[in-house]
Amino acid sequence: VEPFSLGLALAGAASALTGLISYPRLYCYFTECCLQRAGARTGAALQEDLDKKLFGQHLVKKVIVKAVTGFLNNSNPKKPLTLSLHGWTGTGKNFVSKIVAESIYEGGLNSNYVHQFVSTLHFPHKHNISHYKDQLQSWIRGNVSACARSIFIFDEMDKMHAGLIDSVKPFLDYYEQIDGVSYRKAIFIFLSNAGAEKITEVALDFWRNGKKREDLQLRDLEAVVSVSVFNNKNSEHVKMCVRVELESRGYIVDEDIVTRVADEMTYFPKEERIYSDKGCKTVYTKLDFYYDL
Ligand SMILES: Nc1ncnc2c1ncn2[C@@H]1O[C@H](COP(=O)(O)OP(=O)(O)OP(=O)(O)O)[C@@H](O)[C@H]1O
Repeated sequence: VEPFSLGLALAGAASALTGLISYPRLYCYFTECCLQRAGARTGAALQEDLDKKLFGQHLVKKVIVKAVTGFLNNSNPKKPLTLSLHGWTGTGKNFVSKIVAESIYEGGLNSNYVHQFVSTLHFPHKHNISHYKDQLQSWIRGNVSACARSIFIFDEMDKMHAGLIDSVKPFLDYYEQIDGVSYRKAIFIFLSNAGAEKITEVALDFWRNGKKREDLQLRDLEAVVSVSVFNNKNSEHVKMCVRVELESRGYIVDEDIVTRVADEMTYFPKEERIYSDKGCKTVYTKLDFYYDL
């Protein structure tokens, strides 16, 4: 090999190497990386995939696409994204979580950043609960430390021991960090058969009344999965939080959306419906539903 062409080849190799180091995206083309930023395609791909593959679940489609896209596009989320899918067996809960995982990580459920737990498989023995708690917490901590945008899927939540559920709860809250780790960019998906009969009852009633399944609204089902049974139309403080959050996101305050978000919150006491039971907490995630951030 002539020295000149060797020099060129070396220079080429060197620049390719620097390119590789200075362009993480190129590096991530060859090997799987923790998601740093949502690609513009993520939301569109998710929508496309759900439209193509998921049938009879118009509400799920809408909520999931809005929630996931809004969350991924928010560079400073105040809490992790928590999705809870309820329903009868075989209605697509696992299927949807797989599609969500694939929209974020190409490897989907096989990705190093996607973790799936099945209660009866991974946490079968009641007497081992404290051991499971430690294991689960350190698994979550370790993986979120390694990749903030980790996804955790919990199947068979209705069969999970209450104590174990409690051990996951701190990770879902609004803490800026816990022991130096921030969980705010993580995604938790919970799957459960609880409420399935009630959901089916509502759908059946709809059908018996000659209404189209597609006309079922989220609010028709909220009561049965007890999301927002007790609405308070005069929730002025909650509305103030919504307005502030809209302004901080650079939107013109739309009073219609402010009212809708406030209406979706739950209030106590049951009769008087005076206080929002989560204060302003869930306002931020609810807003994602109304905006393509
Ligand atoms: N709504 C749907 N649209 C299209 N395919 C579906 C739907 N629901 C289920 N399927 C198909 O059936 C398979 C089994 O469904 P899936 O495992 O998602 O059900 P599940 O709701 O998680 O049930 P389980 O509560 O028993 O875990 C899916 O892999 C998918 O191929």
